[in-house]
Amino acid sequence: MACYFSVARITWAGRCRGGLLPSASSSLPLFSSFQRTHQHAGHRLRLPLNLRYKSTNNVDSTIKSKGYKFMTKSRTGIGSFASLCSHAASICTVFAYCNTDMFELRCLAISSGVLAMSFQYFRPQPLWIPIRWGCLILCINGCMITQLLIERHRANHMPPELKKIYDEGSFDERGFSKVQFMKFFKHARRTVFVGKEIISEEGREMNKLYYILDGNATVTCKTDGRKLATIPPHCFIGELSFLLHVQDHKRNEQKQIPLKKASADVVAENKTIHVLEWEFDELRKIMSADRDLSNAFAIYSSHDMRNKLLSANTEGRRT
Ligand SMILES: Nc1ncnc2c1ncn2[C@@H]1O[C@@H]2COP(=O)(O)O[C@H]2[C@H]1O
Repeated sequence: MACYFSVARITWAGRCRGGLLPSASSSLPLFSSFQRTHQHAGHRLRLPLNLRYKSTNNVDSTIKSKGYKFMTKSRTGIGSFASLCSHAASICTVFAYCNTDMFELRCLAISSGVLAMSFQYFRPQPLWIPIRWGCLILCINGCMITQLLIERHRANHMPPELKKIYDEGSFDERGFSKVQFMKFFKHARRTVFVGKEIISEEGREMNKLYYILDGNATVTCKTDGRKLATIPPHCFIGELSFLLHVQDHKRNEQKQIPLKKASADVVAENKTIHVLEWEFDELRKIMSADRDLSNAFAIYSSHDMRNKLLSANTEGRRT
């Protein structure tokens, strides 16, 4: 027993000199763990058997005579490394909180986690509970980062057909990142309309959004059949009904929302026009789960409507 307290006293002295954890409560668990072992410079050293069961005076004199200097040395080196990790972890967390990019934020969170775990491990007595939780959180963050990296890789290596749509449709300039574009177009289906085929009829419920890949569509006046505008490739048809549908759904989430009616007659102008189509409900669900994608679509649509308005003005001047 006396031996235990002697070792604890030596440890305590060493710690105080090193300026480490001067609280009595934090040193208490070490009294038992130091019965047989002693930590120095990151290594656990076994206390020689002959020292374990000797009286206090004996232990002190043996330590001096055998030159066990490490037992009275401070642990400044290891302590400063642990506290360095702790400071670095907090700095990473501060930067993570200030960051809005999901990828950078997760990278910083991982760095902060690793450093915090290093602190927990290298402190005089490792704390295994936060280390184990840290491992779990690290794994989750690792999986999410991998998913983000895969998404980015796929977006940067999109098929040539999609790349052509992305470039020619000016998606980059109009608010769509490549990742958002891929998410959006992943759900599209290809369709063909033959010449004079009706795409939308004024007053009839719209349930699909179209994006023209090639060929033109004509917007006509229902009453006198007058041509109002031409919709060229890389424009949407049905975006007005879709935006209203999304807005109504946001207002009354619980209720069954009736579909919106098309604002004009639109027919295929050429022999065939190739389009991509999306079901309103499917697209609405994708967008409600991804606000950035929803905003990107709203920005793209505003550019689209501007072009349509300008084209309608030109047609109006001609007639
Ligand atoms: N004047 C116009 N110029 C170009 N496109 C139009 C015009 N009026 C309506 N449209 C398009 O035709 C679509 C008919 O259905 P929406 O009202 O949902 O969305 C409409 C627009 O996409």
